[in-house]
Amino acid sequence: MIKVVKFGGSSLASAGQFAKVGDIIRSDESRKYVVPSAPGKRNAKDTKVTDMLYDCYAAAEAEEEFKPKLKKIKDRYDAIINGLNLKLSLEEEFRIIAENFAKKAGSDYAASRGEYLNGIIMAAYLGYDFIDAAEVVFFDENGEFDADKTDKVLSARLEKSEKAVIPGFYGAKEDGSVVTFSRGGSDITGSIVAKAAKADMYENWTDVSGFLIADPRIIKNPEVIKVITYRELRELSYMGATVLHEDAVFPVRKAGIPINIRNTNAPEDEGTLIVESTCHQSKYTVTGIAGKKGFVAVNIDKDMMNSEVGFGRKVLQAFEQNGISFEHVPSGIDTMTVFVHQEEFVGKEQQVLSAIHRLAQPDTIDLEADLALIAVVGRGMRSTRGTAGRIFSALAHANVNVKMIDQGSSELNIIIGVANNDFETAIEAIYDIFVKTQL
Ligand SMILES: Nc1ncnc2c1ncn2[C@@H]1O[C@H](COP(=O)(O)OP(=O)(O)O)[C@@H](O)[C@H]1O
Ligand SMILES: N[C@@H](CC(=O)OP(=O)(O)O)C(=O)O
Repeated sequence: MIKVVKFGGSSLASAGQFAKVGDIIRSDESRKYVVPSAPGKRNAKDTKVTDMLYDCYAAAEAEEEFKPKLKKIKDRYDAIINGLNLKLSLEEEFRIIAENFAKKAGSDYAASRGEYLNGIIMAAYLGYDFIDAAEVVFFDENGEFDADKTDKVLSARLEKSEKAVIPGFYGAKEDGSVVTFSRGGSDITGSIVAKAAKADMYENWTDVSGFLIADPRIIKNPEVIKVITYRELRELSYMGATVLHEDAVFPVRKAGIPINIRNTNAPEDEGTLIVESTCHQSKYTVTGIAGKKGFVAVNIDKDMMNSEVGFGRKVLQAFEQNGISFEHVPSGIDTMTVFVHQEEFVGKEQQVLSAIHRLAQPDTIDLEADLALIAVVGRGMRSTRGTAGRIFSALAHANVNVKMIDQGSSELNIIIGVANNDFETAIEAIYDIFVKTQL
C-alpha cells in the first residue's frame, strides 16, 4: 500500500504544525511520499511565505534593498527548525537565494524557494530522502506542464527511494529554469506524484475536515461532503471552492487513484473521499455549492437570431480574437449572453464590442458588470424533480434577483448569475433550502 500525502501551507505554518504532520506520517507506514507546501498563515493576520517571497523578489527586481525582507523569511524557517530541535542550517541555501535574487532569477524561482526549503526541513525531520522537484517535474519551453516526461522521470526516480519528500508547486524547463504552477499548485504536484508512484491513495491534508458543502467563510460550520465524484469536484473547484486546485484532479483521475481530503488539526476525522463514481448517495439533492464574483454579462440582441446560421460562432469569434475565454453562454430566441471574467474583459471591452458589431451585426449589445456566478452541483439532481424551482423560490424569499440560470446538459450542475452584492446572501439561501431546512 502506497499513500502520497500533500500538506498545505496551513498544515506547515509553524513547528507545532510540523509536529502534528510528523505524527500523522509516522502513524501510517504507507505514507511514503510527502509533498509539502511552503509555510502558510499562522493566524488570520499572518502572511504566507510564498507572498513574502514574491514581495522580497519584487524589491530585488526593482534594485531596492531586499536583504531585510529575506532575513524575515529566514527567521520563519529558523523558528521551525529550532522548534523541532533539528540540527540543520539554511545559511548556505539563503546565501545562494540572495545571490540569485540579485541576479534576477525570476519570480517563479523566488516563489518556489518556499516549498524547496520546507521540503529540506521536512526530509530532515522525517529522515526521508529529499528529491528536488526541479529534477523530476518538467515544463516545456512555453512553460506548459509536460505530463509525459514528468511521469517517466519521476516514476523512475521514486522507484529508487522507498520514502521521499518532493516539494510542491514547481518544476523546471529543460534548461533548468524554475517554473511554478499557478497559486495553490502544490495540490497538482501531489496528484502528479501519486500517479507516478502508482499510489493507492492521494491524501491532501489541509485545515478543514474535508470538502464542505459550502465555503466556511460564508456559511458557519457547513456539513462535510463524505463522498464526491471527480466531476462534481471539478465543477466546484473550478467555481471557487479553493480547497483543492482545479487542475489537481486530472493526473489522479486518469490513474483511478482516489483523493482523500483530511484535516491536520483533526486527523481522526475521515474527511472527504473523491472517487470516479460511486453508489454512495449523497445525503442531500445537492452535493456542494460554490461561486465566484467578478463577471460581466455581454447581452447581444438580434431579431431572427435563431434562424441565422453561424451567429453564435461569429459572436464567440470576437472574444477569441481578443484572447478572452468565456464562461457561460445562455441564450434565448433573439438574445444571446456571454459571461466573461471582468478582469480579463475590461481592458479590451471596446475592441470586443466592435469585433462583435463587425462580425455578427447585432441590433444591440449591452453590458452588465459586477456579477457573480454560483454553481449548485450534485449527482443527485438528475433524479430529482424541481431543483431549479427550489433554487428560484429560495432566492426570491431572500430578495435576491436572479440574472441568469443555466442548467448544464449533464444535469450535474445549475449555474446562477446574481449581482456581486447578493453573492453571500444567495449562497446562504441555497444552503438553507437544500441542507438546513430541506424544504
Ligand atoms: N467547499 C469548501 N470546503 C472546504 N474548504 C473550503 C471550501 N471552499 C473554500 N474553502 C477554503 O479552503 C481552505 C483550504 O484551502 P487552502 O487555503 O488552499 O489550504 P492549504 O493551505 O491547506 O492548501 C479552507 O480553510 C477554506 O477556508
Ligand atoms: N505555496 C504556494 C503553493 C500552494 O499550494 O500552497 P497551499 O498548499 O498553501 O495552498 C501558494 O501559496 O500558492
